[in-house]
Amino acid sequence: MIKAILTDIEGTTSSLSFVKDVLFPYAAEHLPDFVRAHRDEPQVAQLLDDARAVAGGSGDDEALIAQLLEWIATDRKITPLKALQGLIWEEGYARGDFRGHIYEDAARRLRDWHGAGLRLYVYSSGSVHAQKLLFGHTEYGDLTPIFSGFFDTRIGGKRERDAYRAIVSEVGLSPAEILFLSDIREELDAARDAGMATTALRREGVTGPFGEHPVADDFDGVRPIED
Ligand SMILES: CSCCC(=O)C(=O)COP(=O)(O)O
Ligand SMILES: [Mg+2]
Repeated sequence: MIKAILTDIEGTTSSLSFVKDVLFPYAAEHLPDFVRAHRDEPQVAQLLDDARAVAGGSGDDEALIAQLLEWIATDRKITPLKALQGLIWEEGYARGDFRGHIYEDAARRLRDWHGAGLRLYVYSSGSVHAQKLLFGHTEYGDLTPIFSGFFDTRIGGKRERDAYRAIVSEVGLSPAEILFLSDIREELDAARDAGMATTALRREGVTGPFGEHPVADDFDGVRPIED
């Protein structure tokens, strides 16, 4: 019996185009000025050091900015980059430059499942801060209170079985009691290998193939509760 839902964001609760055409371009546009304005603040300085370590370089901040922009352009899921993006998007949400996109069916069903007693968790390559901003600024209001927890790549990569095992441990249920939702076959495979139930989301722009995973076109097609 499913007791918790663990959901991906991009391509699952939210559209690919919101991330690729709104969030990433916004981060790219504002990252240079953000780094120059905030690089002496401890949190940002640490993230820049972490990013520099991943890049394997000792270059100056302008070289690092160029590297970060290349990572954004190539959609690299690098933890300090994702944390920096979250800080930049915070300014965008605060200014009302955009709202967090969530499909109507996802907002409605997540609320239904929460009301029915299922625990809800997010696992995204976007930082936990970015996740909370997105779900906190949707056209359906602030959805963050319905979630019991948020996980990002600090717990491990989304295509790694051990990341899902670590999430199982944090959630405190057996893996078979957790249903993972994603649009990416490799993520679903890793969750299944950790013992979780899975359902693939086939949103617009997502074609699969999804192997043996059950497939739903939207959250109305996801069945965590027996009818
Ligand atoms: C938290 S919203 C931004 C999403 C993001 O940065 C990203 O890389 C999407 O990754 P996901 O794991 O949600 O597909
Ligand atoms: Mg996704």
